[in-house]
Amino acid sequence: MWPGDGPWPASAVTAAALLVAAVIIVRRLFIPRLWPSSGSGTERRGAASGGASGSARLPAGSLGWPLLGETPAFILAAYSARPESFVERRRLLYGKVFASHLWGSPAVVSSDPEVSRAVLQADASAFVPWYPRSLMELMGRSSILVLGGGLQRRVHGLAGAFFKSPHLKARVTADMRRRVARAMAAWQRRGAPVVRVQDEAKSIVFEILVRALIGLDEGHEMQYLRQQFKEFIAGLISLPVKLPGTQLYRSLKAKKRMTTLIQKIIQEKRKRRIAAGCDEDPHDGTTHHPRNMIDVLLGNGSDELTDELISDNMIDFMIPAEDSVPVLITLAVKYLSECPPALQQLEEENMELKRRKSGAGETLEWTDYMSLTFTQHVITETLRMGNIINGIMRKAVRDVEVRGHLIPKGWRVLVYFRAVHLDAAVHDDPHAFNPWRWKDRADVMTGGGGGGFTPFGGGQRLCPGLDLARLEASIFLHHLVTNFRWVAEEDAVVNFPTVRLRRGMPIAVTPRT
Ligand code: HEM
Repeated sequence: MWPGDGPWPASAVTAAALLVAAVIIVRRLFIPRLWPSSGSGTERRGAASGGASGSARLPAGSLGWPLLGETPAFILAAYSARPESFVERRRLLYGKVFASHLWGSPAVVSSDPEVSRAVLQADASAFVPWYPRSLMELMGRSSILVLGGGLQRRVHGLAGAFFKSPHLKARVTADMRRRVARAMAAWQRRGAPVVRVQDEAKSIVFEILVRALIGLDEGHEMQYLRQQFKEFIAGLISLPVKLPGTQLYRSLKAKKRMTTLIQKIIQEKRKRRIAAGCDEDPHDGTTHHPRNMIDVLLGNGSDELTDELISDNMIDFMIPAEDSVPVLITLAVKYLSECPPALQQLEEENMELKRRKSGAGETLEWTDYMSLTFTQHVITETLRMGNIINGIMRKAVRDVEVRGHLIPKGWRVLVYFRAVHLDAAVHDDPHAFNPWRWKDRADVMTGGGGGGFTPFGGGQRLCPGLDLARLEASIFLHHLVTNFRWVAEEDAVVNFPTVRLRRGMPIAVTPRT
């Protein structure tokens, strides 16, 4: 019982009634609701220009509080163990596509596979990428993530062709095998250590990918770059204030230092090309293969690919090296630790490959790792459950109709992958780690899978590094399970502002005899 429990005095009842009335009035006045379009004011007949048909309707929803919109509710959910609860709650009220107000702008949120797919497929005449201000500021205007039109397509095409080339995959495989073996030999020397998978994966993957991007070898400059990169990445989701002492300020300074180093590398390469009279096409496949992404972009010979554009993009391409791929590896280890039958099948598959190859006196090639069917299912399932990229935001450049929904000019669209990947209507028992569900779904290996499975996005911006991400994860897992057994310590997934393991996924490893 509370103190004073019992019948409330009349004044208290009146005060409570007034308070409730005030809250209702404030909500009515200031929190606009956009109700389903059965003839309500949200219907915009004839208002859509340049593509939206007359019958397109604004989805139902709520714009939340003045100025703040629904951002606080979104962030609150994002910090919880179930970030998708923000969408799930509104999905029950308004349907799979609903209106909201996020990051300072009205927005349509999609958790509908078909609508999401259509938004991803749309080109820059309908939607352009949208990112929070701190991120835009740090990435710069010439980042592929914000570029549109022909230049985005060119950089995307060059990156995709390079990252998918068998030659690069062979080099990454050799580098990664050597680097993983060195790290694991150090674990063995330390007896039976506790290893933080996230830290180990980060330093390995960063070195391998940076070498593929800018041709830098291990050593002092690589360490310097990584230090600066850590400072840079910390500001990606931060307050958009550039004053000394703020994270954004420190991150911009770190970017400047990285840019100086990368531009020095670009200029040296340019000089060498001129000295060698090297105007030949590095993609001819017969004379030589470009050794890194800078060579690819320089070899393209386009004046549009300036030093500034190249260095900005090299820095952006490092984000998956420090973040997405290591987190994919770490999450896979976590999920496997919690699912012994999956771990056992993965071990058997990898041990079998190791025995076969060493019996024949052969080393493992990238094709061997990629043909490990069950290992690939584990990676696919990790991508579905882990939602390393929760979703993407676009801005409508005109009124756009998507499957009957109107997205007005200037509004954002949040294509929220996470809510689709964890929707029971799309994936059975979605919170269970079940790699076997992918048995007959070869399409997902190449970024297919429709709007129901989009960890790498889709359409013109489908991640060009998806093969590389899978390859690196497969190599790490192969060497881990064929050389060690482990006991995982308790750890939890944090989902905001980026996905990671709170303690870095500590595991106590013992070498296999
Ligand atoms: C687990 C690992 C990864 C995940 C989950 C991931 C996810 C994504 C997603 C969702 C997009 C689409 C963004 C959009 O539509 O706006 C994307 C784009 C991109 N990714 Fe990845 N990625 C991963 C690894 C990589 C790697 C290894 C690289 C290359 C080094 C890479 C390079 C890129 C680039 C350059 C783009 C921009 C493409 C464009 O806008 O044209 N990613 N990635």
